[in-house]
Amino acid sequence: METLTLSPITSARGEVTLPGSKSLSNRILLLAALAKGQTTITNLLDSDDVSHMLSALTALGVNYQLSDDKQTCTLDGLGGTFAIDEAAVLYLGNAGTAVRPLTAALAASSGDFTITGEPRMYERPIGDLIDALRQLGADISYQKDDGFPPLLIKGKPLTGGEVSIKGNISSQYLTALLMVAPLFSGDTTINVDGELVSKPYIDITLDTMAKFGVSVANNNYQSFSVTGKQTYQSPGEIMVEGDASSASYFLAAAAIGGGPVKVHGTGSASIQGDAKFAEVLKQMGAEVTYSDMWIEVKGTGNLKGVDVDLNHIPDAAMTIATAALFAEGPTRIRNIYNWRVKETDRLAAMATELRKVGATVEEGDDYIYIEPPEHIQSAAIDTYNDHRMAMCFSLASFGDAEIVINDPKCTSKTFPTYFDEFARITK
Ligand SMILES: O=C(O)C1=C[C@@H](OP(=O)(O)O)[C@@H](O)[C@H](O)C1
Ligand SMILES: C=C(OP(=O)(O)O)C(=O)O
Repeated sequence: METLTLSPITSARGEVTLPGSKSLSNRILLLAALAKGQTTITNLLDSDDVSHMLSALTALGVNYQLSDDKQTCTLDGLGGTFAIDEAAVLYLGNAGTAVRPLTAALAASSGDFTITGEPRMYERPIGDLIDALRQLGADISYQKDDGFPPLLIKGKPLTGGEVSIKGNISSQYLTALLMVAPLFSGDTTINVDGELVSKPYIDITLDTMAKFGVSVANNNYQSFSVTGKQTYQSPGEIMVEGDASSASYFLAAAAIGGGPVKVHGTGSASIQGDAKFAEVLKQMGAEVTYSDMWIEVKGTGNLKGVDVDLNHIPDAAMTIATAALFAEGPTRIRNIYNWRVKETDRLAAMATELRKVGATVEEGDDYIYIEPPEHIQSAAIDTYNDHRMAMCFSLASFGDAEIVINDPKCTSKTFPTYFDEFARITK
């Protein structure tokens, strides 16, 4: 296994141009494929999750051209759902933003489709989405364990109607249903059953749909009304915002290592919920300045622990867990049960690795409590094929000890060049 040794660092300073947002890249690619007209997408993310979506679109008969740097994509929309003659097998790695939305889109398309992925994808639940699609008449069967991929989808036109969906495990199920609903032949009312987690991702979905000409009536995130028999319309050209979750590591580095660090590509005008991550750093004592599309953080030399509900920013929340190593006093991150069903069981993984560097940690069912150590201990950090574990633990090198990151290339899921950028702004 490859490893990366990070020598102790003391400061972070500089500017970072963020790669495109994963959440936006995969939503825009799918809607561009379903839309009428040609779309040119700029600042597309070049990473594993996006290349899985692109290969799926190729297998589904979508024509597109990618620039040499893979950041510009010109795509000819189908003007409706997918239609293939021969059964297709789509390998989607561990990309939730490909698996969930494509499952819904294919259920309403023509053809037989099998969705496969990495072993971890077969442990990530999808039953709540399948239950909802089945209420609408979709023909989807589990190929291994009930409630999990791989899936066999026998696509057919769907008529819409009233449907309820659970939102307490992943917002991606609701996102998937919302994106396909305009293509049903009739109108649809989606009722969210119980709590809805990761709410700001629904705003990303609705905003992206609106850019492709479809509006949805949102009744306080409890129910959504979508008119059927619509066609997404290409906006012509569309730029992907910088990834706000990827920004979190650089901004936290500034809060710990003094800064200033400015990230370009997300800011106060951003549609991504993770742009609010900087507010947590502010609460911890950092100085934060925003413009529409950049964020700058300076450390004040006085970072304090916080007790926060971060259900709205589950990905960036992981960065607070490692930033907490450098705060005065303990930090508690609450309402993050669904960390357990992401790239790995992130509550267990985070607790184990934080303990390795010397923190005292309590792992709750849906929270993590972290008491920072007096001194960070040198450790080899296991990353569990989880890009965010690798990126978060780069921050541990602000202690006075060497940190080894096992399998650093797992950042390729969303940020292949992460460690180069981190090295560039730290010393
Ligand atoms: O819709 C999206 O783009 C995402 C939603 C979130 O997942 P959950 O809704 O499962 O929390 C987030 O963790 C994931 O990285 C991306
Ligand atoms: C949870 C994540 O990914 P996915 O889109 O696969 O759910 C993530 O990127 O942290």
